[in-house]
Amino acid sequence: MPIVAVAVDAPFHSGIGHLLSYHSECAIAPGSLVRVPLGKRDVLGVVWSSEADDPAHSPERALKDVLQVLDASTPLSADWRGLMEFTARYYQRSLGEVALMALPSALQDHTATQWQQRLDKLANGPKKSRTRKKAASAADTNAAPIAVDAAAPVVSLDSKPLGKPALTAQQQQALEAIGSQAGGVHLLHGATGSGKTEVYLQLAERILAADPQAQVLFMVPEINLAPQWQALIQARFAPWFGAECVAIMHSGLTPVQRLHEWVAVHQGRKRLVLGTRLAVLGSFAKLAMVVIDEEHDPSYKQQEGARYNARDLAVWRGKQLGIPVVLGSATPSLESWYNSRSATAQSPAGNYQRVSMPERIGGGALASLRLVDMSAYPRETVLAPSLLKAMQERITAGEQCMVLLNRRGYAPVLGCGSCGWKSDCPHCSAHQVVHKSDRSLRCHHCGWSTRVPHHCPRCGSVDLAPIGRGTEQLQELLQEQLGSLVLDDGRIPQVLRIDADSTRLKGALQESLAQVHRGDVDIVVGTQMIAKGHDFRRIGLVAVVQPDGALYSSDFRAPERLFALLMQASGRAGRDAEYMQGSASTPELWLQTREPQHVLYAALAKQDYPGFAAVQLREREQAGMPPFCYQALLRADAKTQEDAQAFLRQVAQLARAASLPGQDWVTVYPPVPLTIQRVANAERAQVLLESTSRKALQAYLTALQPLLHQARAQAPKGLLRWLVDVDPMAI
Ligand SMILES: Nc1ncnc2c1ncn2[C@@H]1O[C@H](COP(=O)(O)OP(=O)(O)OP(=O)(O)O)[C@@H](O)[C@H]1O
Ligand SMILES: [Zn+2]
Repeated sequence: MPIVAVAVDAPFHSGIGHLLSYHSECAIAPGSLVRVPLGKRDVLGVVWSSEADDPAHSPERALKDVLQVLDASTPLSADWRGLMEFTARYYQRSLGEVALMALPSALQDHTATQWQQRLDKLANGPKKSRTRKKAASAADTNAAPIAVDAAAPVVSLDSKPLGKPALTAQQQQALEAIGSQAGGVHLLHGATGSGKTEVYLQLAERILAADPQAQVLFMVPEINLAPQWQALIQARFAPWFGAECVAIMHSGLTPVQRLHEWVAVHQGRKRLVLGTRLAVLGSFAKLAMVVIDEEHDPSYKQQEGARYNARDLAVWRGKQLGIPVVLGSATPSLESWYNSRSATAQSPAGNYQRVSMPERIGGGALASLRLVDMSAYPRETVLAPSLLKAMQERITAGEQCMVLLNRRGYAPVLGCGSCGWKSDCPHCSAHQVVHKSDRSLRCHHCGWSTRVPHHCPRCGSVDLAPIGRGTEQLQELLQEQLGSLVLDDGRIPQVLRIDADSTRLKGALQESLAQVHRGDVDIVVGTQMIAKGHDFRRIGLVAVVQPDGALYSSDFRAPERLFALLMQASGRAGRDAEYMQGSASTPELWLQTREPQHVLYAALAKQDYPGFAAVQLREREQAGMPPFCYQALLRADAKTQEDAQAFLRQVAQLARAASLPGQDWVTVYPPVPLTIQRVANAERAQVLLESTSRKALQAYLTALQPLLHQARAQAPKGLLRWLVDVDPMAI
């Protein structure tokens, strides 16, 4: 009987790449889905390889049998399996964990028969929607689902029915620069509002027209950007592929929806895919291009479990497949910027092609910067009078304003004026945040929530007051200060808040965004959630209330993040050149700061990303920071800080004794507590590992795995968990 090696999701303690062996009556194709026994359960697995049993071994091997093969679908491709192997290896996780994480969870509940039934049902499709699709478009050349296995007929897709604007000269140049190449990684560095989306869409059009099976993946950093994108892609490609042509892949779907979308992409029935980071792990019948919008966004990095970076995986996958990968941003990550550098006398060019679009559509101006020096005002001033006045003028003229504060809730902390008590979270080294809407104190790290007390819990005084401000308070204040105006059309100004709290309910965010687009709202208050990607048409002024915090952060990426956020935020202003001309105003970004002379703000005033990036890269090079070195974090959580650090020291000691491969090239720093040291009663500590050689760091980390398990076995009782974070986003 053949032996098959199967990836299953189980906590293996023997490290990476561990597969389980089973007997099978006949050979099973690699990539097949199977059900196998695991302990007392039977679980879904993916066959990795199949080999004839070596009779010499069989007596000792009491292998269990594969229970079922879910052969109603084509096996997962070698490309997909290669991606899983790379992801597991690179991010130091088990192959089974990564593979099963990439598959829709609802798949795990299917027997072979149920799987067959589901696929049959999906192939026949709901009758209603098919007739609707036909009626929707006579030019729907691909109305019938494409069977992956049967060679699809070569259809010529006429680009005439696709309603699209004439490209600007720089869009045309970008399209040619990227589209003329068969593969490669391209960094589309385009100003906010320069029309990057249109370039992506027309690139996709070419790819889809050239190959009747080709699929294009669009990735966005956050779910909240998906609806806008879905509408755009659908509107563009419905004449070719029908109204429901876009597969959606993000965590906002129900398990069954996710399964159906996954199948449609796996089978090649949907040619367009839109998703957040997890979409990069999808199984594609024929992936032909990947677009990653806002490529610099930290949300592309998964922050738990397998901590993969979806942008980096997309680049890897694109290289393997020889297909184009397009990274787009107005403020690229310094990594991508560096990778797209041109050659100098000292160093060769980077591997990415850089394509620039500096001009806005319609020739509109980028926002000019207004710095308000807050040191001229008392500390508790929330909004400078000059800013309030400017906003008042804008909204009276019919424009909209956006005010950003990266802190939700009413105030970051509640304090007692008598004894100095503060609303500390009992479980974290952080304050509980004051939320006025439901009169609660809430910890944003562990979720611990209590009622706002009437008396100080320590001294009994009633002298309790919120300290500092959050978006709730800002909204209240703006409503107070501007709500008494009467606008030209007789309305009173509407102040809407958009943040994680206001959008908790399903559909709430879409409704809020629609209100802004419709013009029902005059001032939008929010967190960074609304600062990026949205194509608001009537915003003339964007204000950032408290940007300075990031200037003092210990994280070396803080300036890069702040600059990107502020550029993105300023990019929401003045996107409709014609509208701005009509209202005879120019877009502005207002910053309230106590550091008006700061170099970061000077670069921002010039909208000079390249200048800012050059300075940052020089500093990073001198300090030996990424992208001039590679990093990984080894983190331990324990009941006490001592236990966490003791474990990390123990690992380092074992590593020294074992003399691991690559160690001469890897610097291992001493353990330190995390900035937020305790979360949900876990004390957290970390060790930074650094190397100028990615290969050496990888070899070292791989060899470290068994030592981690060894150290865990000897670890103090207080140790809760450890994890490895490769290419961490925050140190
Ligand atoms: N060739 C064109 N002719 C007319 N309008 C266009 C053209 N290309 C794009 N637009 C419009 O210009 C606006 C800005 O484009 P888009 O949203 O793609 O900008 P962007 O480069 O992605 O900006 P951001 O980085 O801020 O997201 C959109 O409303 C889009 O419909
Ligand atoms: Zn807490």
